[in-house]
Amino acid sequence: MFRRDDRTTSNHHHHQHQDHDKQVSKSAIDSCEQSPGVTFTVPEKLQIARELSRMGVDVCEAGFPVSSEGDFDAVSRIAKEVGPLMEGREAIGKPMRIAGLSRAVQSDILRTYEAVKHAPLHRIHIFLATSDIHLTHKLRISREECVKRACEAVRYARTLCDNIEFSPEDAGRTDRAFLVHVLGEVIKAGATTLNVPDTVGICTPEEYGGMFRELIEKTPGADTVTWSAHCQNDLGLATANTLSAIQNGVRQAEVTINGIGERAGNTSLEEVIMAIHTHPNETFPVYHQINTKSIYKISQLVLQTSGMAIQPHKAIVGANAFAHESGIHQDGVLKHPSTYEIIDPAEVGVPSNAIVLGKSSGRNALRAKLAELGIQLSGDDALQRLFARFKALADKKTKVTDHDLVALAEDQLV
Ligand SMILES: CC(C)C(=O)C(=O)O
Repeated sequence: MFRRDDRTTSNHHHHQHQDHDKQVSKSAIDSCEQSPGVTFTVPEKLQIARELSRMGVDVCEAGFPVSSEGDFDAVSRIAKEVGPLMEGREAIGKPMRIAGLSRAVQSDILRTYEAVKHAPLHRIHIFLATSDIHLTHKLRISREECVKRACEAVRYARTLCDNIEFSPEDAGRTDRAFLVHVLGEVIKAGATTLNVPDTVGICTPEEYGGMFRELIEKTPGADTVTWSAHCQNDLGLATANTLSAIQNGVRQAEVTINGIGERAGNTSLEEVIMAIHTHPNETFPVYHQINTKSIYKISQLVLQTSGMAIQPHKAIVGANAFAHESGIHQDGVLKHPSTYEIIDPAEVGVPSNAIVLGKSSGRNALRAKLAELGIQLSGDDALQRLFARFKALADKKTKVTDHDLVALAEDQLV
């Protein structure tokens, strides 16, 4: 994602820009896999990474190489086979950056580097918890030790690679003055992206956006790094929080396809991208290079490979996201889609909007559906009779299917 006012500049001075001015869309396959019960095979991860690259994602966090041999293999192969790809990225002018997640431990960092180094653009993403809750109960270390470990890790990673992301885990519950201190120190140690996660999904949009405003204002060296948002959806606020962060200076959004992730999931790519897309420049002062028409295809790929169902009313990619059942809505959409649709389904690669027939559907929708099914009735009377029978059936069934309609119509024709 780019600042909107960078658009012309970045076209003309492409090579002079620091990465941190530009990227925003970072999609994480490892966060997707952190959904309980989800494990992708290596070929599945490669396929997803390839689609992410084609759709214009800036950075792909391909996995957590130290977590298993399989993940090391997957990240290495993605770095080698997808890292150099330029298909679909001609306008972007550079391949997708491949990142690997790492604890703040030298052996993890080295292993992560060994996996990502094959990609022309690569990154090591180091995380270490900073909240007192995590320091006291999980890591059992002092704040001083935390700063020391974070800086040593980043300094070491910089000897291997010049693109380092640092995440203070549980930042949403970290003492603000301490957070400013840690982040200032890791900038000095060489971090290039600072990702400030709401690990437990506790923040509200005002709090999360306000946190970035304060961090960017108070952290020494803030203007030399890219600020990044990473939200969990425990309160259903992940997308709202990410958008608020973007409005407060964030230029990298960490997202997953279909919003899958640990517990209630992460911010979903499709929601953030389409929120930016449907609002004027003043609302979100950034632009992105995602091909929105790829959204539905990749959503279906992640659905099939992860086995994680998408709730039917999920925004953008749910089965009902462009379906209309009530008569008033159907009538409106048939007259002009803009009456009830803020996005043209084709814009996100969804085949077409769907008229779903149920008990609140009207005559106009029935007529349209019959035409779609190629059923011709003899006139208005026939339509009226079929409509009455359709309503009687709809009172008994939640959804009247195409088969039901064909049966009703055939019955009436004989
Ligand atoms: C590794 C970090 C960014 C994370 O996943 C979290 O804190 O939620």
